[in-house]
Order: sequence, then C-alpha cells, then structure tokens
Amino acid sequence: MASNWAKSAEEQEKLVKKLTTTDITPPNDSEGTPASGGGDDEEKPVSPAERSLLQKIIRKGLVENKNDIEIQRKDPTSPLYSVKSFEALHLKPNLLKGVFQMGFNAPSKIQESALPLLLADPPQNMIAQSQSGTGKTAAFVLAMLSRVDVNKNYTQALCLSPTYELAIQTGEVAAKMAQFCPEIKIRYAVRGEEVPRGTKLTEHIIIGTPGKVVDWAIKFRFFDLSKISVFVLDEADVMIATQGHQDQSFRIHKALSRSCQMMFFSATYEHDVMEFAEAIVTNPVVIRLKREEESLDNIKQYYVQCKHQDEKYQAIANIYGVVTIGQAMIFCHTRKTAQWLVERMTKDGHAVALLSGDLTVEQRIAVLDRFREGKEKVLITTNVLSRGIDVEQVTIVVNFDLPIDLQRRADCETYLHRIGRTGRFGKAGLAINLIDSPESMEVLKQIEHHFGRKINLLDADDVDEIEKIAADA
Ligand SMILES: Nc1ncnc2c1ncn2[C@@H]1O[C@H](COP(=O)(O)OP(=O)(O)OP(=O)(O)O)[C@@H](O)[C@H]1O
Repeated sequence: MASNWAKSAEEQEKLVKKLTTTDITPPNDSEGTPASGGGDDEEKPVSPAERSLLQKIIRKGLVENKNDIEIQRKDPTSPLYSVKSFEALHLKPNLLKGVFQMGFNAPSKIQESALPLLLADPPQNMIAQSQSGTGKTAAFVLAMLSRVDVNKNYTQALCLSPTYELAIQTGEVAAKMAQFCPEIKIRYAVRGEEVPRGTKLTEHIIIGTPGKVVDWAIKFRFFDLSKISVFVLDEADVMIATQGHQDQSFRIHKALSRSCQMMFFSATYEHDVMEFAEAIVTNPVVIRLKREEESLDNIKQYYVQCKHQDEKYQAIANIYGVVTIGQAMIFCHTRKTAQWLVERMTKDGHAVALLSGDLTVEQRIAVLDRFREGKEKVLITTNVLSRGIDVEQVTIVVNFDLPIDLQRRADCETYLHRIGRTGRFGKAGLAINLIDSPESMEVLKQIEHHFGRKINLLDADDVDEIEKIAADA
C-alpha cells in the first residue's frame, strides 16, 4: 500500500515545495489563534462561487437524499406529476442516448418532479432549491437541450452562471448530454470569448456570466433576448453574493418575452435568494428538497493522547501506515500547521495532498481532482478552506487540531460537518482526534457533552487495533 501512496508523491511534492519553506520545526500555534483571528497565518475566506466550484470538482456522483420533495404552486390547475424513468419523458432519442451514456439510469429525486414540469406544454416556470449535487444542473441542461428547435438558427436558450468556471462546468454537462445531437450548437458568453461587431449569433444555447451576456445581448445585440424561450438562472445564491450580478440579471430578465420559460436554481433557500427568485420568476412552481441532517450515527470516534506536536505527528504516521482502504482527511487549525505536516509527511515518503489558501484556483482544482481520483489517499487542509465542502469518499477524518471558535470553545457545528455523514452514506466512518494539551482535552469534553456520545481513547501505537477499527469503518 505504501508504494501505491508513494507513486504520486513526486507530483504532489512539486506542489508542496512551492508552498512550504524548508523549515520544518513544529509550529507552536496549532491550537493557537483561531483561524479567523488574524495574523499572516490566516486563510482568506473562500468565495461562495469558488466553494461551489470546488464542491463540484470533488464530487464523484449524485448526492442522494431521503427527504421528501416539497412542492408549492400558486396555480392549482398546473399539472403535477413525477417520473420514475427518463424514457417516460419522451425525449428525442439521441438526447436520451446521451443521458444514458452519462451513466444516468433513473432521474434523481429532484429530477423526478422537476423534469416533467420543465418539459411540460405549456411551459412552466420553476424555482428549485436543493443542495449541491442533487441533479439540478443535469435537469435544466436536459430541459434546454430538449426545448431548442435546431431548424431555427438563433439563440433560444440562455443560462446565466455566476462565474467563468461555473459556466464552463455547465457547458461541459451540456456538451456531454448532447454528444449524440451534433446539430445543437452551444456557445459560452464568458471572458476571453470575442465576437466581431455586427455578428448575429446562430448558436441555439448560450451559457454565460451576467456581465458578458449584458454586453453581447444588450450592448452589441449579437443575439435577441426577446427570442429566448428558455431562461435559466443557475446558482442564484452564489449569484447574489457577487457584486453587480443581481442587477445585470434583472436587466437581462427585463428584455425577455412574457412567454419565456423561467427556471431558477439555488442550493440554499434564504430570504434574499427567494426574494430574487420571486422577482425573476412569475407564477412559479416551487420545488424544494431539504438537505439531510448530518449525524454521528455509524461514526466511530476516538481520541489519541499525545504529549506534544511530534507525538501527534507520530500518531498520524502510524495511522497512515496501517490504513489500506479508503481515503483520509486531516484538519489542522492553521495554514502553518498544515504546511508543516505536509512537508514532514512528504519527507517521510508519504503521498499527501495539501488544500491550502496559498494555492491558486487552478491549483486547488488540480489538488481536488487528484484526490477525487484517488491519486492521494490523504488530504490535509485547514477548516477555512474546506468548510462547506463535502468529501463523500473519505472514510477517516483526523482532527490534528479540534475545531474551536473565537472564544476557544468547541466548534461543534464544524466538528459535525467534518465527521458527520447523512443517511445517504449508510456506511460507517472513523474519526480520530489528536489531543495534546489540557485545553484540547477540555474541547473534546465539550464535544462529547454536546453530542451526548463518548469518544474513546485509542493508543496510536497499537497498530493492530487501528487496523481493526479502520477495516470495520
Ligand atoms: N439522474 C442521475 N443519475 C446519476 N447521476 C446523476 C443524475 N443526475 C445527475 N447526476 C450526477 O450527479 C452529480 C451532481 O449532479 P448536478 O451537477 O446536476 O447537481 P447540482 O444539484 O446541479 O449540483 P450543483 O448545485 O453543485 O450544481 C453529477 O456528477 C451528475 O453527473
């Protein structure tokens, strides 16, 4: 196993070298200043757009959800039904072929209810909210692809995405789904894309960012907004978090025809998002799939008593040495600790990945891509960077430092998010907390008390025991 892990060490090492200094003395602030507390060790917060992108990159497949769909509609005469198969949607055969080619056997929960409405005649307006990964993008991409009439050579479907990268992600889904429909033409309206003055675009679908779409449609009239029959506003919650995007979206929306079908997607359901939604979408059907609560059921929790940072390192090395299945994530309090740990593990010949605020967006994507593909078994990160990103394939979570808030008390919400799993996973997980001071022991006690669950002591030298526990997880 160690050789497997070592295989990719070289590539990872290149990244690490860029990021770390040659000084590998243990940082003495691992339980020190909370990450949000300032200083040059502080991680910069990740923007909602970037978080959403990273989440998409690391995701392996559909996020399942056992909650029931909630549907509200103002017009009781609008048809409501759900489908259990893609065949039941009567798609164009080549489009259906593309859907199956992507490995989609049956509609996801949100798709079961959303797709019949999105494809209905007369068209229905929709506001849909469900957490990232539940199949929203695939749903509206399918709706756009089915609605366009390829005999008309002008733009008929428009999708607004908050950023360049998110628009590209959506475009890639559309290209895959339309792989057997070469007659459907798609164009990106994003930075770097230039169109000569006076051009009339003939692509059926445009996926772009609001600023570029305002330029192309309103300023230069490369396409006619009044001829758009499907308008999608994706990642609305991220959109409103980006300065100027909401106003630009309204400008675009104003130029659409009354008969244009409006679809509005968001991963969250806050008041400002819903206000935005209602201003854009008239007489909508609102579909909502609540996030499943995370829980500590099926998670085995342990702590390892260490005297100092070096012993914490040793504990990690022991765990790394015996774990042969699954992937692990190690959380450190500060960037400095994370970098120190990565450097030390790399020097000892272990292949580990570092997700750090020092990386550019492209580097972060590269790190997460490699981790998703299993090229590294261990991902070391700080909380600031990874908060809100679900890493489903991880079976072992190590808290090199326990999460604490500004008052240095246990941050139980973060602990639950790092360790917890929703019902969808079914399988067990393993959490190991490294304790090296009376303060960190106190934080552990607060966590135990908060969740009403005992966290057992584990001897990090007892490799047989660790092996057994990891194998059961
Ligand atoms: N019906 C399906 N069957 C199997 N996999 C699916 C299905 N629909 C979507 N997926 C896959 O599930 C993952 C999540 O889907 P999708 O990106 O559409 O979700 P999303 O809700 O739009 O997420 P986000 O909010 O991050 O955009 C993707 O990898 C996608 O290929």
